[in-house]
Amino acid sequence: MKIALGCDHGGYELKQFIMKTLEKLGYEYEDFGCYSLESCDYPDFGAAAARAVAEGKCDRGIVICTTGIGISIAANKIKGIRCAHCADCLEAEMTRRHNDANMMAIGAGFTGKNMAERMVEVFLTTEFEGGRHERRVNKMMALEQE
Ligand SMILES: O=C(CO)[C@H](O)[C@H](O)COP(=O)(O)O
Repeated sequence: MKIALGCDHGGYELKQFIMKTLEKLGYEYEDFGCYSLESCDYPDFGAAAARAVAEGKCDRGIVICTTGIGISIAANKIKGIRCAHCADCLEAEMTRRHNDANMMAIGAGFTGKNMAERMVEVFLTTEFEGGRHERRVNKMMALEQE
């Protein structure tokens, strides 16, 4: 499984840590920036990571800004993306089981490294349950056609 990563300056340090986590867990990843602590705009990097997932170049995406909110909104503007802003392991698990989220957004200003590490592992290992949830995911995705 290949993971697309994106962040702004607020998420840069946590993204560096998450790269080490992914290496430890044995996942391949591609980093779509940003590449330093210099102030930048989260839509640029959230969208770049999201496009890689939407186009099938990566299987899942993890994006990080200070709150996790702006970069999740940006990622969700890309067709095919279901990016869940998560703050703990239960949210990371539930959004996989029920929403088949293909991206997760984390707020580096609120989520510590230990929690982020556990969330990443849960997000990447939890399966979608399908069944009634599949019908709902299909309805969500149909909204993109409006
Ligand atoms: O969390 C974010 C978006 O939701 C951004 O990281 C935050 O808005 C950046 O702000 P600043 O330029 O003041 O560092």
